[in-house]
Amino acid sequence: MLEAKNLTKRYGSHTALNKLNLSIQPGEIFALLGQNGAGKTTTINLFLGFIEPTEGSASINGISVAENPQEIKKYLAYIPETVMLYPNLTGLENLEYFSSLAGFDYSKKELGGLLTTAGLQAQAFDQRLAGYSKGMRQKVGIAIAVAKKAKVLLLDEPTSGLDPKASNEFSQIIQSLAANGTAILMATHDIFRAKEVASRIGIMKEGNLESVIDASMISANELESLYLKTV
Ligand SMILES: Nc1ncnc2c1ncn2[C@@H]1O[C@H](COP(=O)(O)OP(=O)(O)OP(=O)(O)O)[C@@H](O)[C@H]1O
Repeated sequence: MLEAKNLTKRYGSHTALNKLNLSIQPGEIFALLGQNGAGKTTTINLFLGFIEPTEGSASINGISVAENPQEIKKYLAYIPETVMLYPNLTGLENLEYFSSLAGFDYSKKELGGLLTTAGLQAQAFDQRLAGYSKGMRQKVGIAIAVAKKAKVLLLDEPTSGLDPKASNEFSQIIQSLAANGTAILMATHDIFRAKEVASRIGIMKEGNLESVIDASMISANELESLYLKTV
């Protein structure tokens, strides 16, 4: 579903991402760990088509991102660290607007159902986004991903700044999306959350994917030790 082949990004003589080979299947959550500047966001931006690879390719569903940037948007949903939505529209109106952009025309009841699935409290549906917390905005972001029927979800530091309860709710929601067949790539600094939600975990250092671990084979403490040894 998501595939990187020798994916490389250089800025002048600086290599931000070096020959990444990675494949993420439907139903899988892959967490990318690594220090600041390790290349996590670069990887996500290459899958989004925000930047072009210097070498190699990123593809989604067998379609090259660089060659078909519009086509791949149909399959993708992206939740950045700070979800950008319209502050003067309500949660429901934002969801309505972004799902209509993706070609879906949901009734008010269906939109409410999507927000509920994403974990948003009903009393917030008709409040303006300007008054939402970070966790609430992310829930609208998730509802948009579900509304678009996205096959691939890209998350950049989704739990940073969330309180433990919101972070836990977030984990449960993305796990249920994966259980429904979404392929998920998540960049994070949260080792314990990565261990909890991911099927596989990659540790990056200076643009290289140094190791890939099956999350079920390692404890959170072992993962932390491995991380500290790697970076
Ligand atoms: N537009 C750019 N021009 C030059 N260098 C860049 C550019 N974008 C990223 N880089 C460099 O590429 C490297 C990888 O950056 P990237 O943002 O992918 O790291 P990251 O792992 O996401 O870090 P963080 O955890 O801080 O988000 C860094 O050294 C960064 O300075």
